[in-house]
Amino acid sequence: MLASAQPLSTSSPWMNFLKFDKTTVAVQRFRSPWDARSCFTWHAPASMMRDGSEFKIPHVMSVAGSDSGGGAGIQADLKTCAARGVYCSTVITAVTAQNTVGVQGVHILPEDFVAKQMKAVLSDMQVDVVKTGMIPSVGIAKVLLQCISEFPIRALVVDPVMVSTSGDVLADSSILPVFRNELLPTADIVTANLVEASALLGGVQMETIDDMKFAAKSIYDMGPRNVLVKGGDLPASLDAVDIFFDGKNLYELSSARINTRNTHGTGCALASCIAAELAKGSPMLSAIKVAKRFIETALVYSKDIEIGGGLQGPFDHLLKLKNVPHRSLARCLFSPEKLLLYAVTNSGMNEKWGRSITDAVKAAIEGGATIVQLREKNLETREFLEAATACVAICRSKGVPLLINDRVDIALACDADGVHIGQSDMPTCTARCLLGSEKIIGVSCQTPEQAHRAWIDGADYIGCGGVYSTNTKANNLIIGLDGLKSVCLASNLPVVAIGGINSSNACSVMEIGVPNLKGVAVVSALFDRECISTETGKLRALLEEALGTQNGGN
Ligand SMILES: Nc1ncnc2c1ncn2[C@@H]1O[C@H](COP(=O)(O)OP(=O)(O)O)[C@@H](O)[C@H]1O
Ligand SMILES: Cc1ncc(COP(=O)(O)O)c(N)n1
Ligand SMILES: [Mg+2]
Repeated sequence: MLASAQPLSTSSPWMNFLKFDKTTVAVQRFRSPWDARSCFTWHAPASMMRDGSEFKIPHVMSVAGSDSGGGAGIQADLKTCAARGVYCSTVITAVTAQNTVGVQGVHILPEDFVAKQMKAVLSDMQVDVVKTGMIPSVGIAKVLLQCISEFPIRALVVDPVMVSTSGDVLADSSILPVFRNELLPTADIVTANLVEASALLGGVQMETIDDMKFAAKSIYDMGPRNVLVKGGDLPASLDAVDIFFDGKNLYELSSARINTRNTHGTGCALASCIAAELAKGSPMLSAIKVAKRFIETALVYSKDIEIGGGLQGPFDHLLKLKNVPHRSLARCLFSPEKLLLYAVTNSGMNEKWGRSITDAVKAAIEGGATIVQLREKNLETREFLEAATACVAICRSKGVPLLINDRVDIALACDADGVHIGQSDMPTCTARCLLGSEKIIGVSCQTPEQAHRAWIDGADYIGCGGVYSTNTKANNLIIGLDGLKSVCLASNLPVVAIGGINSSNACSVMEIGVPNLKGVAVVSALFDRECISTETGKLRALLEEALGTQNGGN
């Protein structure tokens, strides 16, 4: 257990050491403070460590403009850091008169007063990470550079704000040379949106993911240690894709694009969340992933809030602090209709066809699976968790819920959307206690009594079968279409039918005529086939047709 971690010498902030039960175990010199941070695994967030008798709280200093509308700039940074449990001090570079319609005025603060604010904070407080937003003049950029060369910080996050979402200029092109030549080479990460990336690169075209990848590499060549090119405004992109380049690897970080007008300030919040996570000691890639997830969750939560009458509304950064129950991502992703084509993986079949679980899941989603369950009976826990974590990322980027069979621990560890449990697994109410109200729980039921119990115990849906005989479950009771119907009628919960279902019998199952039968769960008919996506596509088309007939007939 890590006992304490503190700088060896204040005059040499880049040199860190770790004490392990009062014994120094590592001393190392680094090129920059960020090297020092990323080399060690911090077992406790800085907020939980005691320095002498006082708690040290991770600290981000935001150097940015004020947004009177409260959605972007300094206000966004303060709220984001508060939401992430990090202290935020503020150095205001400009005051804007701004609302959801646009920017009505910009008042740039005098350089010497910006310097005064910066020195006041840096000389007195232990700042971990500096995050910059609106730097409206070359003079202010120089003041910033001077201050961070005088006072040690652990990382510098540069959000090269130039134009607001409303199209108003916040820093004109005269700032570009100092960004390119001085600020970027000092940055641990620069987070540029499409317009900013294009401006930094002298006006290159930014329309595709490939353009973003090229830009990330080109901006990296200007000297920052990491680059994130944000694709919030990528035309015609179904997902919100950001490109991360760390000098070695390019990562395509994708999340569902939330359909909302409330995206004002996403860039500021993303950068300050990255800064907050770095201040806690997180490695760069994890910090970015957490930040992206934070934005996604906040946008989902705030998607329908109405603040102001303009085109770009702010979102609610502080959702975590609200008492009102909010819908989790899992709850947003799941609806009874998602049970339509329920793909259940099987490692035996993947082995037979020489595929990884992730490839199988990708193919099923590509073909039109509406929900995925990982049913991996042969994998060791570690292996299962790794596969599940990768599948969560794939499914989330496509808006498809992912459930884990049996293993509540795996579901919790990989933050899956929920679990599917059988009658001999953990009791439903225990799983609910462990998972909380925001995750999805499905229960296998063969009788009306079990179906009724599942509802009382707080399940979200029922998996009912075996409808037909199957090789994928040994000694499974066959309940037939009549058994399926009686389970459906005994419960208010949505039901998905399972057991030996394939393209030739799926329509007969859907035609039993009970409204809460929402779909079919399929194993072999998808995964024991040469082309998973083709088979999934065919079955999806059949199910859509069966639904159409039912709805038409009503
Ligand atoms: N509608 C959306 N749904 C989900 N994520 C979004 C959406 N719009 C923007 N984002 C994310 O918000 C972050 C900020 O991106 P972007 O809007 O491109 O930057 P900026 O706010 O600086 O213009 C990125 O991670 C982007 O993927
Ligand atoms: C003071 C200030 N700083 C930054 C932004 C950029 O935010 P967005 O790109 O969401 O408009 C802004 N509008 N105002
Ligand atoms: Mg934005």
